[in-house]
Amino acid sequence: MPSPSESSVLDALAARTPVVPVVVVDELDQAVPVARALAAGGVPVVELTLRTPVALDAVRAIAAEVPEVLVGAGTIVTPGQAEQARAAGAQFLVSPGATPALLAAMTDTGLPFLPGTATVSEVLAVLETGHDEMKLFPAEASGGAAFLSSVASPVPAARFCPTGGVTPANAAAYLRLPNVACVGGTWLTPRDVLAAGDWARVTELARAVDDLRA
Ligand SMILES: O=C(O)C(=O)C[C@H](O)[C@H](O)COP(=O)(O)O
Repeated sequence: MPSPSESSVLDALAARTPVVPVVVVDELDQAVPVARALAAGGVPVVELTLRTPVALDAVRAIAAEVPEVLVGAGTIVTPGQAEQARAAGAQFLVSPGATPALLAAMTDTGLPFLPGTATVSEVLAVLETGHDEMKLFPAEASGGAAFLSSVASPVPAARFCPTGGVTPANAAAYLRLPNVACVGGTWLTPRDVLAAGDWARVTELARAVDDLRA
């Protein structure tokens, strides 16, 4: 599997899936099965959110045991988490925001990353750092596909993975935009489905992503 750090992380993600699964793992023993279940459904990507105490160990487990899956760490909200995620084996980083300290810490890891933006000035501030790939967060609440469509004309250099309120119902509208490579969402891995260990359901939800493939 080519390393996403060699080129564009958005292209690396989009080559694998139109929908990046944003995964919250409450129990460490969910990590490897959920990654395998997504891969079995044709979605060999996990954005593991650093929202639970087991999250870094979950990244470590997936990186070690499910090499066919591209595993990233999401919810990077403090600079220190960037290096922790790299050390755990994350192959890309995602943040809901883009403060100067977060941008510096994510850059220092040497990993590809998607900083979060929600306004034109934030998009421009990220571009000023020489970085043209980002997340739009919270996508629906900050203007959704209409916002990104409006941004595409004056700021065509910025490319996005919109996340936050993206659903099977609105994903296609984002994916049609020239400045959207892929979208992110939690719907492939509902928390109750993971708690129940219903890995077949995760695979089924992942397979349904085929309807969104270009
Ligand atoms: O954890 C992060 O890093 C975030 O930025 C938040 C997530 O992207 C959203 O929570 C997505 O959640 P849904 O709206 O359910 O798809």
